[in-house]
Amino acid sequence: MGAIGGDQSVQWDKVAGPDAVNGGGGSVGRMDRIQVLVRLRPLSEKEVARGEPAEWECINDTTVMFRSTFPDRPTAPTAYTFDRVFHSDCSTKEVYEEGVREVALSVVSGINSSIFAYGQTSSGKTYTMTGVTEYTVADIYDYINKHEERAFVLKFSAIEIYNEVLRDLLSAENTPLRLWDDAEKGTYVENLTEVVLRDWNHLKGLIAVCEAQRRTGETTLNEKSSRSHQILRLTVESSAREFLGKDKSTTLVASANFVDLAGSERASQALSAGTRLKEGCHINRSLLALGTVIRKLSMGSNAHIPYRDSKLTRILQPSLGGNARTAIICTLSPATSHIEQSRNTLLFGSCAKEVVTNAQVNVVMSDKALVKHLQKEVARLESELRQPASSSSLEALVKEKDNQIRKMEKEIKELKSQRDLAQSRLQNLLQTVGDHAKHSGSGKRSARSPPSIGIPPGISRDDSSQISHDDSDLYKEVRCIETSGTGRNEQLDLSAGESSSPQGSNMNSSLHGNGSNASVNSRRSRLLSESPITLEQHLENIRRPFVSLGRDLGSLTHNSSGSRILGRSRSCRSLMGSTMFDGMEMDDGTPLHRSLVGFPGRPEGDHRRGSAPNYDAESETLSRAGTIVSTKTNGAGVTEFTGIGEFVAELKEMAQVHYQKQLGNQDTDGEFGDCTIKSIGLDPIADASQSPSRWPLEFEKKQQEIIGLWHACSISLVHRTYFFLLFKGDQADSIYMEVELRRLSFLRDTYSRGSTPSNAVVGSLNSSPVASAKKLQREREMLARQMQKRLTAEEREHLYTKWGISLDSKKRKLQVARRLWTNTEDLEHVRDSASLVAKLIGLQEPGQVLREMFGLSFAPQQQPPPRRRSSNGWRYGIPSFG
Ligand SMILES: Nc1ncnc2c1ncn2[C@@H]1O[C@H](COP(=O)(O)OP(=O)(O)OP(=O)(O)O)[C@@H](O)[C@H]1O
Repeated sequence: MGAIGGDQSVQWDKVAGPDAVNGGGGSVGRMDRIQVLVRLRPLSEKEVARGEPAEWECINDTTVMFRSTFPDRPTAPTAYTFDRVFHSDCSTKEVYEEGVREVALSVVSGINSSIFAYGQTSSGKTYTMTGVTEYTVADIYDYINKHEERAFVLKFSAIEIYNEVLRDLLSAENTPLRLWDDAEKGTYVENLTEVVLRDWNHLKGLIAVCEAQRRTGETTLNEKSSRSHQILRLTVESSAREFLGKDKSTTLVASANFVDLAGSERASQALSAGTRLKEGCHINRSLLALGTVIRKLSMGSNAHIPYRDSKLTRILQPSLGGNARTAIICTLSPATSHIEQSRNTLLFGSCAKEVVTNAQVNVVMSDKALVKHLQKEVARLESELRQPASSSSLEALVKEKDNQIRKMEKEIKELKSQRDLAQSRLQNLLQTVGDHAKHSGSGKRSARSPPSIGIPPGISRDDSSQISHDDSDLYKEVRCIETSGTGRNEQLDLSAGESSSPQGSNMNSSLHGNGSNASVNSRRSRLLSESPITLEQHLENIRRPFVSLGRDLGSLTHNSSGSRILGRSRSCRSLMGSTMFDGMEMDDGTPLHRSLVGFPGRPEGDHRRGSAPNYDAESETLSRAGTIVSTKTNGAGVTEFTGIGEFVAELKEMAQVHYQKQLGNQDTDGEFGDCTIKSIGLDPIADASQSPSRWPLEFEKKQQEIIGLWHACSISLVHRTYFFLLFKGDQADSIYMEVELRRLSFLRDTYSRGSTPSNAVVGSLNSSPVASAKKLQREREMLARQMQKRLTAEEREHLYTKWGISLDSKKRKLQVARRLWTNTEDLEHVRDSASLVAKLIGLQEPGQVLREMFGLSFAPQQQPPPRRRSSNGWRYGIPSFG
């Protein structure tokens, strides 16, 4: 049997199943495009009677062209090219022989084949398929007769799909059949009659039965219109006679499907109603599903192919995109009245041309042959396993692994050196502060000694601006640690030896007294040289918009010199003086704040109302969080934003105090835990990291609570925005959230009690709910002004629409500003508010990077510090705050 050549592959399925569809079983199929042919029928008698001209013409063997014959309706000729086109004079035999035969006869070689007729109603599908089926069967029998060396078995089955119901055309019973999907067999029809054919006449008789059984009906367009899809299946099995019953016996099994689809039709054209209309709907629906499958297949993507959308496509799946060779005959009526439907048919055909199938020779082995084959296969695999992989591939693998190891080693080395550097810096700093503490002679902590902010004795907070800029990095670095670690009142003169000011002398004396000046200086210069400047640069970058904004607004309230340091200093004062300790008392009943501001070394009178030069008490209008100043300074009604750097500094300090408290609580000797923690009177902060799984919920709860409290306490919108944008759910932020929550709860309680903070705490803190509300109102007005400056007219218009402000109403900007941050329950509103405020103040949404840049990652529990305490009460492993 010459047709079975080298292309032969093995399928273990009795018939082509899903594996075959996918080219499974390791067999390689033949990629084949669907053959698409077009057949034009002659004009029917009715069409001629109506005087309809033929609008389509086959201009050669592969091209069909539309030429409008109406002179008053000239249309550009449209040509469609296919594998073969047949004009109206062509006989079905020609169509078969020149277009279909090769595909159809694949079945005798063990390859599934499918022949479809697709076209509108009355276009000649049944006419064509009847002939094609007969010619194919005749050729098959002819082939059988010529190949006596093989034993053939032919089986025939037939189904119709009528209104989405499957029916066996060879059964007298009218029971609907069911479709099943089987892992081995693929989709199959249950209980379908399959007749083993005796001879050609037997088959002719059965085809006649099918014809009689098939649902047809008269429509306006076709006196005998097929109202169902018909699939005739001829299965051909063949085996070489000489091996029959022997071990080597193999059988080729394949099916030829002859598919006569029901015709697409337009209800209006077919003038269908009632039963015909219902049939038409089902027909069109299943044809639509077929069209979709073809279209998707033609796109060649890996997209999902909706075979399961109709019974027709489920059954035809192997013929459409699987293990089969397929030919589609598109039948056309040339009449004018069918132009639209003809075009649709040609478009369908054009898509189908692109569809590729993967036909395989289906070989079924006898059990004995199968066992033998499997044994051979096992032996082959075993020998493959025994043979080591080729040395070259092993070498390449080892090399790649080596490279990976080397890369990782390098990374580890780098990380280690970074760690060592950080540790040594920290130790240097600790040592520096420790040395100073030892020699400053302040002795043990007093219960009244609050955490220091690190301003040298004898210098007012605002005078800290005199510290040279060169020292500012170091100053900050040391200050942060000192503030966080000691809780003591010792001060460190970092500008010692460089300042010629009286304050500088004071500082000198404080250090000269213990003789550690040189050591501090040397450490300082080393730190300065080692200190990465990136943070400062980043801070500067962030501050820039605020500075320019300040310029926009007129002038800043700061004095001209060292505004950055002054700002920070004020910020710290705001924090220490008001935020955390307002209303809290020391053991002896002294307001904690007073005790803080009155600590030794701080100039008398430099309490909340600073005595620093250029420091106007009236301008001390930093909000509690020190984020915004809405001032009357200079009488110019200037509004100033305090930079995010200061905001962050405050946060850090607050968190630091809490962290210190935690450490103190762990400390059994209570050396400074007593005063710092107990006097502040806060509970230890729960360790959120203990339950990481609960943190997201906890975060949302806390965030919601904070948002509510901000609203209740009339907190600055800029502060809210910073906070909201900086802390987005990182568990390491729990401490900041907790601190904010406590501050706000405290403030709310104070407000609700109607108590007024003592004079000492009036200043940056809003002294009453009324004052808070007024400040908030001023802030909203300022933001409204910013809308004019920061947003384009178009953006503003968009904004009004978004925020539901009527475009013809008055004071629209103010209306928007008044709505900001008001709907505390709605997180979307909150997000929008934060985003708008950020834009108005020139802050890009900070996100994680910025957060980390500022070192806002307070995770005290992640790496528990060793229990050892340094000489001045510092713990190694304390988190870095800057
Ligand atoms: N090529 C042709 N030459 C001559 N007559 C044809 C040709 N094609 C179709 N006809 C005639 O046109 C009429 C309609 O054909 P047919 O029933 O095959 O159409 P159909 O597409 O199957 O329609 P339906 O979808 O409604 O079943 C029939 O009378 C048929 O004999």
